This record gives sequence, C-alpha cells and structure tokens, in this order.
Amino acid sequence: KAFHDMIGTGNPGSLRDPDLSPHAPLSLQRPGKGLESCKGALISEYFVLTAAHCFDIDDQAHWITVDVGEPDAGVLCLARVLWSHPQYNIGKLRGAGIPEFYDYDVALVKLTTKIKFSFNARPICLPCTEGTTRALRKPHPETTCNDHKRLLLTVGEVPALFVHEGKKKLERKHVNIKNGVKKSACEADAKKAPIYANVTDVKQVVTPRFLCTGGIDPVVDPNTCKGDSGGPLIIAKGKRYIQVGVISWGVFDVCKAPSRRAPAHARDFHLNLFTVLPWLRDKLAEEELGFI
Ligand SMILES: Cc1cc(Br)c(Nc2ncc[nH]2)c2c(Cl)c[nH]c12
Repeated sequence: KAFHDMIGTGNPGSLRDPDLSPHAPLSLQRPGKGLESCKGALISEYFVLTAAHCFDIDDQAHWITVDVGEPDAGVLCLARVLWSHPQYNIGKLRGAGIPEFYDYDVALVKLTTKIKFSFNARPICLPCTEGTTRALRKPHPETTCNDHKRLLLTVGEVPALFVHEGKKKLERKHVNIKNGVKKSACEADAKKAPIYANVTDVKQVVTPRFLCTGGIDPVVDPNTCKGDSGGPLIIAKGKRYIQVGVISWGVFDVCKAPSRRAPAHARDFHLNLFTVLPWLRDKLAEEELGFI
C-alpha cells in the first residue's frame, strides 16, 4: 500500500491528515523479549529519525519494524540500518551517580523499502535544508543555516507541537519551547525527575543539546509520555511542519498516572537538531535533502 494512499480528506487527528503523515511508530521485537515501542518521523524516502534510547547497543536493525501507514493498514517496513549518534552513551555518567544520561539522544533508521511520497504525502522538513528555506518563504541560496536557526528558534517562548498517539487517533499537543528568560527555570526542574533527585549541577544532565518544554509558565503545557520518545518536536510554518527536535526524556510520565494532573515542574527535554547537523549531513548525504 503506497504511502500516499493513506492521505484522504485531511480530517484532523487521523493519519489521513497530511500534516501528521510523517508520524512513524516504531516497534522493536527483541528475540524472546517484550515488544518495545517508540515514535519516529519520516524525513526522506528511506529514513526515519528517532531517539537513540529506543534501542540497546546490541539491537539488530532487522528487529525493528516501522509503521508508516494507517494503524490498520499496517504498512510495516523493515529496517536495514540503525545509526545512533556516536556521542550517545546512556551509561556515560553512571560513575557520577547518574543512572541514565540522554545527551545526543538521536538515531536514524534506514528502511529496506522506499516510501512513496506524493504532493500531499511528504516527509517532515529538517533544519538547514532547501525544503525548510521554501517553507520559511525565504530566497534560496541567500538564506543560510544560521538564518533558519534565528527564524525558528527565536529568543523567548517558541510555539511548537508534538504528536501523541491517543486511543484511536493522533493528537496535536501544543507546547512552548522555553528559549529565553524562562529557559533556566525549565532546565532546573530536571532535578525533579526521580532519577536526578541528587544531581548537584543540573548542567550535568541538561546539556546544551536540549530544548525544554512543559510547566505552567506562560501557559500550562501538555507533557510527553515515555511512549512518545523519538517523536518529532515540530514548528509549524504556514502549511509546513519543520522538525526542530526529537522527544528525548521527561520529568513526569503522564501516561503512567493519567488520572493525576501533571505537576508544575513537569518538563520535557528534546534533542535540538541544530546541535547535530554535521552528523545528519554526513548520514543523509545521499538522500538529496538539499542541506544548505
Ligand atoms: C519522552 C520520555 C522519555 C523518557 Br526515557 C522518560 N522517562 C525518563 N526520563 C528521564 C528518566 N526517565 C519520560 C518521562 Cl518520565 C516523561 N516523558 C518521557
């Protein structure tokens, strides 16, 4: 079932909505173990961008299936290659009493089959590519990668969204990236994560690679669930979706205690794609994404 078949009336909330079509659930079936799931985003005909923490060091690419179709259509694609960022190392700070370290939490999964995109079924745009220059309605080649950063990650509260897979349909969750005076308060709440309770300097776990959302200032932001890991943090520009982050980790798993309201210190941390561009350019060189 070619990818573009799913695109229909664009009724919001289902995969038929072209804007939500890059949403790609991943399943990982380790032999003899349970099924783990994460999210990802289609960024080219062959690649899905996701979080490195969705996988273990000895996971094989062929254990991964990616659902690029309707939930019932089950257009399952097998993975051929799995590349986690070389600087990702979840156990790096275990000696310092930090059990999980999410720095550089990003990975690329290459599919065995080419996904057919059409005019209204298209991959999500990546920063510093020609597609994003077009989405920003800026001139090519005058517009630079720094222009993208300045135009997308403005200083202050940046409206963004992530996609959550609800019971039956996909939901857009609108958040604000704290990228100005509220950034340090957002990052300070990382210490409210149970596993970071006795971290002395929050900068040890919230490295410069992260974007921070959540909390109640300026408004109450929805929070992520662990199962949202790997999904895209999106900035909408006109009709186009530009991925600026990968959902990485959080302070409070709202799906684990759905009845309880998330506390004010519930924050979420996303890998900032602008901080891993050299790796993206290198790995996606053959995908003709037009990196600028
Ligand atoms: C998206 C996401 C991933 C992970 Br891993 C979580 N778990 C966690 N983060 C830090 C330590 N453990 C959460 C939580 Cl909690 C909310 N959203 C999450």
